[in-house]
Amino acid sequence: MENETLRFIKYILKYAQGFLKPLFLGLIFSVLSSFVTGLGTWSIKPIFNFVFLEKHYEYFKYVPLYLVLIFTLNGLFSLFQAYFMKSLSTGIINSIRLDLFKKCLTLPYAKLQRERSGQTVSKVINDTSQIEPILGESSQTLIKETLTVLVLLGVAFYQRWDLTLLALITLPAIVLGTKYLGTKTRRARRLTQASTGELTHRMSEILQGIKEIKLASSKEILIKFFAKELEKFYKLSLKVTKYRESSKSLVDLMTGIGGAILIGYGGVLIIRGDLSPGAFLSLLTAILLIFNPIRKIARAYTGLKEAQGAWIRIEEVFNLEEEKGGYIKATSPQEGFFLKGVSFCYDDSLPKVLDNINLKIPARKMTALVGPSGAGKSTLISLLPRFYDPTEGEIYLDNKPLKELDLESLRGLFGMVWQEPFLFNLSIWDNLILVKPTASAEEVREACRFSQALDFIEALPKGFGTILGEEGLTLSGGQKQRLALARVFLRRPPVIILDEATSQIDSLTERAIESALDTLRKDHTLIVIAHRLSTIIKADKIIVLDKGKIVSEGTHTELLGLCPLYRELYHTFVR
Ligand SMILES: Nc1ncnc2c1ncn2[C@@H]1O[C@H](COP(=O)(O)OP(=O)(O)OP(=O)(O)O)[C@@H](O)[C@H]1O
Repeated sequence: MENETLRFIKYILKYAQGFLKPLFLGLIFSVLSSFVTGLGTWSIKPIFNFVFLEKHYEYFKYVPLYLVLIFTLNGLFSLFQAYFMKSLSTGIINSIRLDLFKKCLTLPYAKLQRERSGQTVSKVINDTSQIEPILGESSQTLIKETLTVLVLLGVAFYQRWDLTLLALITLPAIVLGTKYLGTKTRRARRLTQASTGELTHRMSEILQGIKEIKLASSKEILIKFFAKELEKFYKLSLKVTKYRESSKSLVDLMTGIGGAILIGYGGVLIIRGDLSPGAFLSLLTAILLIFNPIRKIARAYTGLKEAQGAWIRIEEVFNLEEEKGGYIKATSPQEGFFLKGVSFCYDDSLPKVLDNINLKIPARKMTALVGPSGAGKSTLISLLPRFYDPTEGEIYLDNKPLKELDLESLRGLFGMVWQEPFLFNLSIWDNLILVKPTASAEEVREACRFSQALDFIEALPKGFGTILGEEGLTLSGGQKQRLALARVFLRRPPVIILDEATSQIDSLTERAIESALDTLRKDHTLIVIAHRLSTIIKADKIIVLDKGKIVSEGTHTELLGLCPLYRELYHTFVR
């Protein structure tokens, strides 16, 4: 268990190395501030003796000035100390946040999908905040007060070691009790943080589905769900407070007992004449003074444990396995993609979504995937850029297994457009050049012309500078799809995958886009999923999928004669 604490401290120290300047300055100003406070207190006596007792009244005018100077210096040093310490703690927290964010981007897509998004957000934002107090106040307390305790202990032992030991008889109870309560606090803090994550998740989920909620009569059920989660959070927060405060009360109780034992026994010794009242008083003062820093240390320890509770959740993310690629740089397909005996299921507990698929997707040709809803079309294409890996079998690009290819270069080969494309809360321009930061204005306009997006963009008052999602601007589904297509046209990656990419675009515009796509067919590998079969009849190869298996493949004319399912799909959708 203590290893965990050490590991946590080691991690924090590692981050602190990036902030040596504020750490150093913070410590210097903290020493200066203590020094000035000490100097101020100490110097009053000699100054007053010098001015009043020794009657150097001509110096009297400097006394108020001296006091103002001391207070000003103290104020300034405290300000600088607080500023640099805060800069240290916030800097460390931000570095942890950035590392967590980077880590999230390297996690496998499947893992990110399974993780509740609110929990991930909460780990990056809330859990890191929980560590902040330990970086400032608690660590300073632990260092400073431990020193104070040691000095006072020295004084007390020097006076009467036997009585000191007697007074400290309650110390083991304090140490053990604080440790026990610290562990409890850490556990409760961890659960409280998980509950905060759950609340974040629920809230964002509810806001995403707000239309359904407003229409449904189930509003009450959701309110109950949220209230239940809040109740859980409330109870856990109280638990943390209970343990934290219990640790304080324990120290107070033990101080009282220790003091009582000392007074009781010391009193007997005085009555017996074995101890002088002066020595007893000085010992009692030292012992009572020791308990104050001990109380502070106990509090700081509980703070450390709380921070550790939050850290455990952060560490869970850092410990997650990153997605791994191979070392061979992927290049444009020459032959195509080959799926050999590929099966896939999203989870061991779920049935297979793809079952023993053997397939060639030829390079620089148009391949279409058709099949009823849930047949596995989208799943199949998401295996190509390795969003998921097959559960069985292997996929090759030309003659190389995908797993041996460097991930970034492999993914760089693809441009994908989905039915519900994702656009960032940025300007239209920034959304487009995200895929090609070096693109010229003319290239961007040309890509938009290709995807039939230029007219509607230019009709907006701020044109390409329009920020999406702001000033009430929400694009229609079709407009989003056209922007997503423009992104693909802008970059022109060797492999273009369109998954119901034109489903929300009217037939006339869709036809214009299709003719733009036709110009890419010669030197790009096109993979298209569409329900409207009119869009895919020109494909060089059509693959019919049903319940995760390939039912048939061929050209449109071949399949019309060969495949009853294709015929059925064609007649349902084309007319
Ligand atoms: N992330 C996921 N986790 C678990 N199951 C999933 C996931 N995504 C899809 N599925 C399941 O996999 C099966 C195939 O889904 P997929 O989206 O590949 O089909 P599709 O042919 O593209 O369907 P559609 O035409 O409706 O888009 C479905 O039964 C679906 O419920």
